[in-house]
Amino acid sequence: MTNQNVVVSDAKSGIGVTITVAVSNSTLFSATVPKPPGPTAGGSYISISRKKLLKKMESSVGAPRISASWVDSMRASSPTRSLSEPDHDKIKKLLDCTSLLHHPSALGMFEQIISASKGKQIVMFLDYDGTLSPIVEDPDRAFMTHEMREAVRDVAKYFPTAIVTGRCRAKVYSFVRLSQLYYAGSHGMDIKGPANDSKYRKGNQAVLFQPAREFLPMIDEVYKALLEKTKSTPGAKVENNKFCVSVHFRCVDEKSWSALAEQVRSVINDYPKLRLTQGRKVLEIRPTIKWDKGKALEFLLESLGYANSDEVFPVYIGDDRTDEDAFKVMYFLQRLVEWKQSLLEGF
Ligand SMILES: O=P(O)(O)OC[C@H]1O[C@H](O[C@H]2O[C@H](CO)[C@@H](O)[C@H](O)[C@H]2O)[C@H](O)[C@@H](O)[C@@H]1O
Repeated sequence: MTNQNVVVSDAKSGIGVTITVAVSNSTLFSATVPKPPGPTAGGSYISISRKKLLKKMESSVGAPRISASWVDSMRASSPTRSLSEPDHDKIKKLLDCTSLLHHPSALGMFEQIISASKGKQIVMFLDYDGTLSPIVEDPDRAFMTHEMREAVRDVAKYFPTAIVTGRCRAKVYSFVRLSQLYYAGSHGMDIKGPANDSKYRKGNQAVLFQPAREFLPMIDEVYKALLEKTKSTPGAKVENNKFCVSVHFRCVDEKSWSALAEQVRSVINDYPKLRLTQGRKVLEIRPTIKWDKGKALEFLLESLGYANSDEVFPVYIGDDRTDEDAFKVMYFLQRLVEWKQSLLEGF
């Protein structure tokens, strides 16, 4: 994990603790705050109408674009580990200037976190790549250590725990291999709960939600087109994540990055219902529906009966840009609970 940040409000603030572990170049909380989650009828998955959820994510169709500075930002998104001494100094100076340093490390605030969570149900959300597993060159070999698996197993003994990842759900399950967890694959577009989660949820139907099902044939088509288009670029790798596709730049010579991005763009141009997002040396192609890791977090909290609740203490640990969608929702929930409490205190 890199550059842990924690934003902790005081213990009175109910839901209001957002623990984030973010990359140093992240733009936490700077974008627009999402709309409040809609009112819910109850605590379990079956009480959430699929129609209502689908309505919430009306598609925002638009041509996918790669910004002019994307190469720089991709380079910065996952700096190489073997830096020279002067490079280290430069990076340290840069970090010293960023506001992120003013957010204390979550690891140094354990007592405050414990105290803020008192009386609340902790729910754990964990990103996979770069958080539970080290970043490696071959995405098929991003294994988590035995120690990490045991740590996650222990956490899940006490709290509902979800893996929230850009990966295909089946793939991440093959890495994690813990059946008691919730898994939100494909950036939350493929959510499945454990077969027996009656400890935390009412109802006996397991959570299963796939809001982008209609995109499956399109994603498959694009995956094949990308494989064909990029095969001439040494080191390029295309990964089918079921409801989204990743094009990996990590093993491609930087001089060829623009050309590779152009190849991706030329394929995606024919699909206005798909959009591009960027991760650590990866471009991700996904449906334009308004669904992301943040929505997955909201969905899971709602499934567990904690929609808009101040009895829950969600903890999200992630390291990539796409995790910021979840950080924004956490931040918003925090503000919502503070607002509710200020109203109550006013009476
Ligand atoms: O949401 P995440 O679990 O963080 O998934 C995001 C992407 O992770 C994987 O790629 C990243 O990790 C690879 C293995 O360490 C690394 O080679 C790559 O450069 C990273 O971007 C995964 O392979 C992608 O499909 C995910 O989109």
